[in-house]
Amino acid sequence: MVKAAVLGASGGIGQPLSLLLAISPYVDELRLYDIVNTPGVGADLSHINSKAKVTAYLPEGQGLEKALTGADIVVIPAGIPRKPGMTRDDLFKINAGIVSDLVTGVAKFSPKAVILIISNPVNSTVPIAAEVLRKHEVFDATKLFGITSLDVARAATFVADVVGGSPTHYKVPVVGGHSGETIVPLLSQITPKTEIPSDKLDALVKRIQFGGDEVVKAKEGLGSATLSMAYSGYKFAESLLRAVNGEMGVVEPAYVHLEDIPGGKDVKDDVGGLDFFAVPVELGPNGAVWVNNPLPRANDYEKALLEEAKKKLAENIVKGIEFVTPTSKL
Ligand SMILES: NC(=O)C1=CN([C@@H]2O[C@H](COP(=O)(O)OP(=O)(O)OC[C@H]3O[C@@H](n4cnc5c(N)ncnc54)[C@H](O)[C@@H]3O)[C@@H](O)[C@H]2O)C=CC1
Ligand SMILES: O=C([O-])CC(=O)C(=O)O
Repeated sequence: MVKAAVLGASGGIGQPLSLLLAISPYVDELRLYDIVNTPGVGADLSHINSKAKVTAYLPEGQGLEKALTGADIVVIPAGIPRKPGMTRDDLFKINAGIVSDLVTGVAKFSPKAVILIISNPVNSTVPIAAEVLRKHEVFDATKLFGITSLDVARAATFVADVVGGSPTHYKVPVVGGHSGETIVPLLSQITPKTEIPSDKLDALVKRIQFGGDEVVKAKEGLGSATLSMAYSGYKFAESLLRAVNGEMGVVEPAYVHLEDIPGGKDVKDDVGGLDFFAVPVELGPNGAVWVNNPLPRANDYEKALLEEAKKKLAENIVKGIEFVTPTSKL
């Protein structure tokens, strides 16, 4: 019996993601939580003749507690999206508090749940979530994932745009974080082996790093990627639930706390001691079981990208942790 909760379920990502979870063969119960509109979204989804029982909650009447109690998987796309001209870090002011409040709810009402953080800036909201869970003494690194699968989806799509073929054909490891220069595609490790023409390399890397901006610009102030994100977030959730069902060797990218996941220590050493980093993660019945480390095979071009990413990530991580535990109180 898998119970999934979506926090921020009425939003641009929340609605299509909830639709995908509602029709998933892996989900038995789906709880929708938001500060607005969940009764309508819930009534609508509940008419689908899939097996998932859909319930909906608002903050009133202990809604968050009801949505979370007993949940196995909690997906969090709550928070404001970017407008043109903004960076993801500009969302910190508002989204840091939203994520911290919602994860406090998870710590209290579903401390064993696997948590998928979509809310930006992921580079900082995941450290915030970890710190909140730590404060409540329920932090388990194998159950906390920052969702970076859209970067991997974009990488495959944009590689296909350059070299031809179907985007479904390519797998590109993307490591680091989830904003601008912290997104590092390892194009030397595309499978099946694919050469990117050297005169196309810089532009392709930039497009993968700033793919989110294309959508923000095209939506002209009405938000950022929602449908591609809902799909990518669902793909991660589905992989996790396949692993929960006993499938072996399921690997998905995610931004995780390295230290406490087997294999993570090697990555941490290779990235100068950063606590959080996006890597391909093998999933098992209870969450992450192994961190793959593609870094030793990075070429010089990619090593230079990684140096840039590390500096920015270090700042983003400290900013998240400081939000929950100011240095003066450490
Ligand atoms: N990780 C990734 O790759 C991506 C992350 N994002 C991020 O996802 C977040 C959501 O984006 P959209 O769905 O487009 O935004 P949206 O504004 O359409 O939806 C956000 C929803 O969160 C709800 N919300 C706000 N405060 C809440 C609270 N305290 N509790 C519960 N719900 C709350 C809002 O009522 C709204 O329904 C943004 O921060 C965006 O930057 C977007 C795309 C990709
Ligand atoms: O660009 C944004 O702000 C939303 C996002 O994270 C993405 O599309 O990758």
